[in-house]
Order: sequence, then structure tokens, then C-alpha cells
Amino acid sequence: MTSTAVRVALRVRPLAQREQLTNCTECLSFIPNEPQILIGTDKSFTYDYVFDPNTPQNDVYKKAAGPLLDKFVDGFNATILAYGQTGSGKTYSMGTGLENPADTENEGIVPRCIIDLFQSLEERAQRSADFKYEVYVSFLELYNEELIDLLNPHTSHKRKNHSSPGHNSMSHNNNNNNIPAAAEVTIREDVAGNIYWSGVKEELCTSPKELLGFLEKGSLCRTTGSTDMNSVSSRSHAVFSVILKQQRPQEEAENHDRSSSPLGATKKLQSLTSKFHFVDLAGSERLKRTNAQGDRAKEGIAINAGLLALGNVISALGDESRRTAHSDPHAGLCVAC
Ligand SMILES: Nc1ncnc2c1ncn2[C@@H]1O[C@H](COP(=O)(O)OP(=O)(O)OP(=O)(O)O)[C@@H](O)[C@H]1O
Repeated sequence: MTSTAVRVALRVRPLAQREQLTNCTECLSFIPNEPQILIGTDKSFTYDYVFDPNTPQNDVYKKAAGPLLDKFVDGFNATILAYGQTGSGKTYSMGTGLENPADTENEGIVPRCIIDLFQSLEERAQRSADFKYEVYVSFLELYNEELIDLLNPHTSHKRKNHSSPGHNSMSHNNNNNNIPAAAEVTIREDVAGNIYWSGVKEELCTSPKELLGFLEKGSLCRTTGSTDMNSVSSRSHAVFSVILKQQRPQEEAENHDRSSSPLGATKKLQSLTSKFHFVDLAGSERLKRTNAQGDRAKEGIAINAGLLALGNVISALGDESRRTAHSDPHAGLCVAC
């Protein structure tokens, strides 16, 4: 793991057609081989990675997300957050937008991670008969301060009927009157200070195809709406979580940590659970610029409140003096678009 808990990648998207037609011009310049950008001539900003508008999806994945996947398979928790203004390319970068599933060249971070995850697990299973694994998935949406389980038709149905006029019409289903009440999704803290959620469906997946199917199913249920800045704007924060339960020989775990193994050691098995959270945040927005009114404006206020709280958490994680309270092995990356 690198020495910092949070790393930041900046990705700049190409100008959209609408921006080109209104004569918008690039105001950023890039310094070759340096993770730096310049605004105008005098203001420079440095990040852990910078990706210019010509950077292909695969490069973003390999450089920014690939190392986290390796850590995840080693048993560490990892999170990737996509943060940025509405319309800046968060959903595109994460690959949760289902633009064209056949267009593999343009697929984003999540589908690429899923494919490489299973490949890496298969390789480990072939190397050692003692290596066993199970992969689970959950998909949550935080919409207007309410948690919705996107893989549970009961909770997503309840929300659809009560509070989401901007809901993606593709997922609309009018014929669910007999669906029984579902468990509420809640976030709790245990006595040890660990945060966990309850009432969330975790589905077992045995192949990338199955896992991608859940990504597609949940993405179809996500709340989207049209604003002046993005015709298909995500109006919620979405958390796609992959949970890896593995049993592996202790020696292998020690080899990873210390690159050495005592000769003749008896094989002990170690059980580990790690989680990889992929978070596609709703866009930070100025209500004036998105021209949001009514429900869109209410959503915008909830979105900004959530992002403000998240900003406080990230500053706490980045502050060495406050980080000691968080002892979980955790690697994080924030892709700011
Ligand atoms: N790097 C890129 N290359 C090409 N097209 C891009 C890129 N990034 C984004 N786009 C396009 O820009 C548009 C807006 O992107 P996207 O929907 O991902 O934004 P967003 O940040 O998720 O917005 P919101 O917060 O409103 O949901 C989409 O049509 C997307 O295909």
C-alpha cells in the first residue's frame, strides 16, 4: 500500500458537442509526464495522476484502478469515488452508465475491474488447490437522504412509487402491487466503532457475466433526470460493492507480506473478507447553472449536502494526525472528473 490513504486522479473529458457549438474553449493545459495541470499561465495544481482528454479508458483503469484491484485480491478494502461537477464524466469513467455494453473499448473502470478480478482469482485457484473464494455483490443508491437497495425489487419499488418522479423510465414497472414490505436499509455502528449496513441484499456471483448482470440490473434502477448541464444526470450517489471472501494457505498470505516462507511450515488456512466499493457520486452542482427547479432542485440540495459531508471525511482521512482512529487496511482513490 502507498503511504497515503487517499490518492486523487484528475480526468478531463473532451469538450462536448454542445460546448463546441457554443464556442467553448479549453482553459486547462497539461504538463507532459507530470501529474500537473495549469489554469491560464500561473495557477498550477498537482495530483497523483492526471489524465488529459485523449486518455483512453483502459489507461485510466490500468494506472488508477489496477493497483487497487491487486490490493483487494490480497485482502485489503478499497474504494474508488468518482467526484465532479454534473456532466463532467463520472458515470462514463466508472462505466456504470450502460451506454453501449458491446463497446468494450469504451467500457469504464467497474466492468474492467470485474473481468480482471475473476481472472486473478482463477489464476490463484489454479496455483493452489487450497485457495477457495466466493464473490458477492451489493448495489445501493443514496437518493434524497434515503438508502435504496438497487438489487432488491421490493425497496426500489417502494421508492419508485413514493419519491422519484425522475426515475429512469426503463425500469418502471406498474404491476407490483403485491410485493411484500422489504427490510429497511440502515447504516449502523457496532460497539467497536465499525460501520456496517443491514437489510442489504448481497448476491453470490460465479462469473464476470453474472456480476456485470447485477451492475446492469442496478444501473437501470438508478435515479436519473435531465438538467441544463446533463440530459441524463445521475440524481443519486450509487455504491456498487464487490465482496470477496477467500480462504487461502497462510504461507501464501505471509509470502505476500514478507517475501519469505519458513521451510517445512505446516499449511494453515486463513479466511479473509475484503470489500471493493465503487462510488459514482451525483454531480456537485450550482442550482443556478443546472437551472434546477422543483424536485430537481430538492435533489440538488440533498446531493450537495452529502458531498459536503464526504469532503469532511476525505480531509479527515488525508490528515495523518486524525487517521490513527481508522485502523482498517484500506486503500482509496478519488477520480475527480
Ligand atoms: N472521457 C470522455 N470521453 C468521451 N465522452 C465522455 C467522456 N467523459 C464523459 N463523456 C460524455 O459526457 C457526457 C456526460 O458524462 P456523464 O454522464 O458520465 O457525466 P456525470 O459526471 O456522470 O454527470 P452527472 O453527475 O450529471 O450524472 C456523456 O455523454 C458521456 O458519454
